[in-house]
Amino acid sequence: MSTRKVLELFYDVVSPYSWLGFEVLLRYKNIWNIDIHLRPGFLAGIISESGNAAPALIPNKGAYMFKDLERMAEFYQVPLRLPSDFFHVVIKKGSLSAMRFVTALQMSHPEFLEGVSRELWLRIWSEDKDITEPESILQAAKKAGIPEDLAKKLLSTITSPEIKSKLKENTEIELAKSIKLFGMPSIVAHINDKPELFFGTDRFELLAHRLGEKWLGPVPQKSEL
Ligand SMILES: N[C@@H](CCC(=O)N[C@@H](CS)C(=O)NCC(=O)O)C(=O)O
Repeated sequence: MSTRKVLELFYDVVSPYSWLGFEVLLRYKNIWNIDIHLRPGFLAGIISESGNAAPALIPNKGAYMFKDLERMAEFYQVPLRLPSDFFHVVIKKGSLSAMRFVTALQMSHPEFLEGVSRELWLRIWSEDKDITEPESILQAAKKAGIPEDLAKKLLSTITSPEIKSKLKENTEIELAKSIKLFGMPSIVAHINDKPELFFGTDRFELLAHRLGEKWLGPVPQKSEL
């Protein structure tokens, strides 16, 4: 029987901290004795369902977050840059269509999940590019190596009831009942058959301790980004 521990990473590409958490966790894929399950979700849904508020909408928290992200990006070696119009891009435009596309991939072609998520983060959180238009999503898919026909076919399904309910179920329905998510990134570590929630990218040291693994900092091996 495998002794590898399972970690689930709940994320949304609209969440910059999720990108930092995603890259760091993946750097540990072959260092820690873990299996990582990527769980795309919808941050705005979690925030509202849990009665939370978007941190950027609380002025002092928002100002702190912008500075914190700048420092964290440098420390974590992820090329994250704030979009030129944060509120328009992040709060108004959001990520619903992009996350529905990522969900469609999770359901039928999970092998592309990692690559397309990274490409969407690069667009919105590094290159100041759109992620809401079909053409933008197709560009990210292309960079992730998804054949054009497949990307177009999946894109045509993103407003289907199956995809919509899978994205909802991923984060808002099932989890709200047992694992009480309130933001992202959320890592659920299955330790001794029990799920434990770790919120944010600043809990890796604690996570390592609970897993019985060593925390070697955010860049345990040369970053390819
Ligand atoms: N301290 C955390 C902050 C993470 C964070 O602010 N995540 C946002 C989304 S990008 C969120 O969901 N916030 C909810 C909250 O702070 O309650 C970290 O370092 O990762």
